[in-house]
Amino acid sequence: MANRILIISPDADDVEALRHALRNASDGPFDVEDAALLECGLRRIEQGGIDAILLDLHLADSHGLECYDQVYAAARHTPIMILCTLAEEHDAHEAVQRGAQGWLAKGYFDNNLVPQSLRNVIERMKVEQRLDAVQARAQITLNSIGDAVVSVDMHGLVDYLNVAAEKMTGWNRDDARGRPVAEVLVLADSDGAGPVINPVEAVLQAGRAESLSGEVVLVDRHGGRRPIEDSAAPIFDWNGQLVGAVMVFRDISDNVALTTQMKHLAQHDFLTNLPNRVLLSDRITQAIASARRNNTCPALLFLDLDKFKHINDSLGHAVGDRLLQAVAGRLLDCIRTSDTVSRHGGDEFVILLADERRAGDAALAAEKILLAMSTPFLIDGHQLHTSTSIGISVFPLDGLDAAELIKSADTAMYHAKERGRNAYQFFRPDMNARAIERQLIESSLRLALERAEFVLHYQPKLDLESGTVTGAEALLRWQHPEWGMVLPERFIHIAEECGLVIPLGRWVLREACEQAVRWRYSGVGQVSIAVNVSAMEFRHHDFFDHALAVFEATGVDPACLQLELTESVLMRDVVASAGLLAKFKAMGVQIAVDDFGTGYSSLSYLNQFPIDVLKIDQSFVRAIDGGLEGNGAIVSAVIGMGRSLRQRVIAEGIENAAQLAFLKQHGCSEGQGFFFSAAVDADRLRAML
Ligand SMILES: Nc1nc2c(ncn2[C@@H]2O[C@@H]3COP(=O)(O)O[C@H]4[C@@H](O)[C@H](n5cnc6c(=O)[nH]c(N)nc65)O[C@@H]4COP(=O)(O)O[C@H]3[C@H]2O)c(=O)[nH]1
Repeated sequence: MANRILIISPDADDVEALRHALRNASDGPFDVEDAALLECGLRRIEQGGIDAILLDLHLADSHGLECYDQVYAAARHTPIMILCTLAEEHDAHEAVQRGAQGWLAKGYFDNNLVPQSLRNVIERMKVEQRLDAVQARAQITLNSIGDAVVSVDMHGLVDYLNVAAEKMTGWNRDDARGRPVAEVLVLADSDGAGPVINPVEAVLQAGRAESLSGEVVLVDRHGGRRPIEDSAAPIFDWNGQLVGAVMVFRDISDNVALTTQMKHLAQHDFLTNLPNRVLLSDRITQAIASARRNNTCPALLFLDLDKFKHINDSLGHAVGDRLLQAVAGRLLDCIRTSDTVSRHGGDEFVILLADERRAGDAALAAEKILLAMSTPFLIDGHQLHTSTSIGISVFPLDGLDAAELIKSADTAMYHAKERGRNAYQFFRPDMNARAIERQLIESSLRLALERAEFVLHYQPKLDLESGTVTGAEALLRWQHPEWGMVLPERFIHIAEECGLVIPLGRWVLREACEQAVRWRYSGVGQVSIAVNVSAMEFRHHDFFDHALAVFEATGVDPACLQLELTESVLMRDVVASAGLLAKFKAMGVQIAVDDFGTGYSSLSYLNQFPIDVLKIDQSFVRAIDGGLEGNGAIVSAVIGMGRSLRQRVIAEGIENAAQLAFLKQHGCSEGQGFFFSAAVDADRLRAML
């Protein structure tokens, strides 16, 4: 489409000459319009569609530059060529200063030159307009992105900042322009160690893209600091020459905060906010490294709250949780800042005393903690009493790494608990040996049942007056192929802990019943056999039914069977115990209370059970010749107590004649003990019978 030219000039000759030149342009005609009056010209401009204006500067009757300004205001984006006489040349220069694209001398219109220069200015204007649009778009884009952009010239002087960069640096564009980049972009190490190399400067030096290494913070004009992530790239001109660099960076405070928070969560316990196992392990490893350098002996305190489960079960988890938080607070009060209190899980805490000089220091810390825990906790209106058992391990004696030290402290803690809770206990190597033996026994016990390695021995019970055998207590023996005869004190508690006591107890009952039947048929008559029953067996849901089945299967007379139960087993659930015992009693089975006197049962409770025999614990019998004044009185009182309940009283563990005499004197009718016989195998007992 032909370019449309508006000529504003009252001079008809000039107009005609121009029209002629433009219509006959060698590379194609222009569309030409003209206006003699300025007003007409301005109106035509307003209508639009004009590609260039040829303006007569003098316009015959007006001030040329004023006319120019009006045309320029109306046609800001249309190129204007000034028509002027040589006398008006000065004004034409002025108009060019104000935005006109050039001027033509009146009367010298060259048929080729005029159309050529008009086409050039139109083209140039279009290119500039396109460039302006591109620039405007880039500017808007740069200012609306969240990333900050700073560019510098090849001397490292700032020449541009977008809005985000202004905000982050605290510099506005005009103030920053021309300043060295290091003055506007002040970068420092995140740990405050000092300045870091500005990547823009690095890019200018290297001529290739760079980015910050490590965690870097930007220090703004007012001293505010924020972590940033950046990249910088060189700017080349069309010639491939380096002319500057641009750096794009973003505030990563949120990311850093999130990362820090996630790291914290991964290393801390949610409930108490104490370090967790992961962080504790790390700290122990650090403490060990420093101990090797400084000759210290870091210690670990493994704590377990006594009876926490009871509080949790009875008052609810919310109270339990608050108690744990309060405990954590108290523990923190007991230690130095260089130490670490961690929650190991549940009601277990582990404390690392990092800088101990002597093992004794750990004992002092443990005592301090026991004391701190002795004050009751007030939680939700409940006054909660809790104590703690503490196991202590010390580097390097009890372990060379975190895992070993924790394990040793844990083992020691169990021993502290066994010793009666609310106590501390240093680890000893033999504790490990015990743990190993415990495991060995547990696995061997399972095999022993399958391989029938158990046997029953029988300790006779005698009438103390006549010396006749009144019955026997069946005592379990384990004939281990390598260890020889193993006594129950070495394995029975382990069997109880791992549940093996149930099949073991069933075997004992059946074997005892079969033995009673064998003796009966061997001619020694009815022998009363006492069988020990552990707590777990007694509580087992089919204990009674199983016993019944054994009685039927073996054909034993239940009346020759005696079940020995300790006071504590009976007292755990008085109603259930009484019910079960009544069922056995109804079948003729006898009931004996073992270790009588060592529990805390009240006589009124014991009265509720259908008890036939009270077995006075060995410790009382032993106390008879202990030499302490009053011991005899205690024994006679226990015998008296038994008699007042109108039961047969049997003394256990009689080892000498003095004990026998004392017991007889105080009305104890029966007894057993090494003085008469230890437990023997079935054949030897038969001989005694
Ligand atoms: N110092 C001394 N000790 C004497 C004397 N007379 C007897 N003893 C020992 O004292 C223990 C008495 O058994 P217990 O109090 O029922 O205590 C028993 C009982 O609680 C448990 N036990 C034994 N056999 C069985 C069983 O078949 N089942 C269950 N559940 N427990 C059993 O193991 C415990 C220990 O059994 P044993 O090692 O056989 O030890 C037996 C016996 O050998 C004496 O004059 N002096």
